[in-house]
Amino acid sequence: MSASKALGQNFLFDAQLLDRIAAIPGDLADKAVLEIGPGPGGLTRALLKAGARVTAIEMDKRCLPALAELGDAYPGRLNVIQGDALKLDHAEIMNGESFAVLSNLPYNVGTALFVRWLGGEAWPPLWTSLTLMFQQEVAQRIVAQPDTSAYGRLAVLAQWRARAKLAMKVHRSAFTPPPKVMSAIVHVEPAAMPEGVSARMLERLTEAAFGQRRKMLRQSLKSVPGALEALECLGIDPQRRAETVSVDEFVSLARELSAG
Ligand SMILES: C[S@@+](CC[C@H](N)C(=O)[O-])C[C@H]1O[C@@H](n2cnc3c(N)ncnc32)[C@H](O)[C@@H]1O
Repeated sequence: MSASKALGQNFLFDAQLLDRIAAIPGDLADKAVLEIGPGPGGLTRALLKAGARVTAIEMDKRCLPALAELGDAYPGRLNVIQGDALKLDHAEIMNGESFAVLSNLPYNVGTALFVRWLGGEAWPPLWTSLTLMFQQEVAQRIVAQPDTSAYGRLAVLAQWRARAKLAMKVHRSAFTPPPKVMSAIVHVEPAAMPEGVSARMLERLTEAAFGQRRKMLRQSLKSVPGALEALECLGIDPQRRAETVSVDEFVSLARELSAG
């Protein structure tokens, strides 16, 4: 099967590496796993070997025969859905059962799904962990700390009610064909949601603050009603820039504004 550039296809075939990736979420024996973008099924095979019950969503019809073969080798343990993961309701597909997510997706689809999985008011989510391959630069943005150029919306989103860590770096040469940049796997687990904070408000604040990240907060947060008063109330200097504001400070700001 030739790799399609349009679908962001870079495949992994190294069974040892795939076993290590499948081990990142911990023991998967009889656990429900949602895999997005299985391609011809390298990681899928490792997940099935680890004892998982896998539901896989793949857009490319050409992958279906290889996945069907894998399903025959592990009867009743692999459910393949052909479609666009961005358009499907994952909770419905998983019949309301909690599940671990593993995926190796093209950048745009991976980031869109990541933002979706971490957003919304309902918490804890139905997923128990996200184990996701990203280009290394995006992975670093997800685990970034304040006062660094990588710190931004993705870091706050990933860290305010979840724990995010860099689980593994993957060299570009591990893929067929090799992508231009290095990759890394991020592992995220849900944590307790801070009380009295609306997720929508936190998202709105980070969007405004990092939308103009070079500007001082008193300028970038102007568009959020009450934000300048909340800064004053919390003793956060309005002359600071977004990248100096810690995740806890964003949470306090969102709490102050959620109450109003
Ligand atoms: C980078 S490849 C990885 C394939 C395989 N997991 C591996 O590691 O070898 C990404 C896969 O995601 C699929 N894909 C891309 N966009 C998708 C979408 N929106 N929904 C479902 N699958 C998608 C591609 O067809 C491709 O098989």
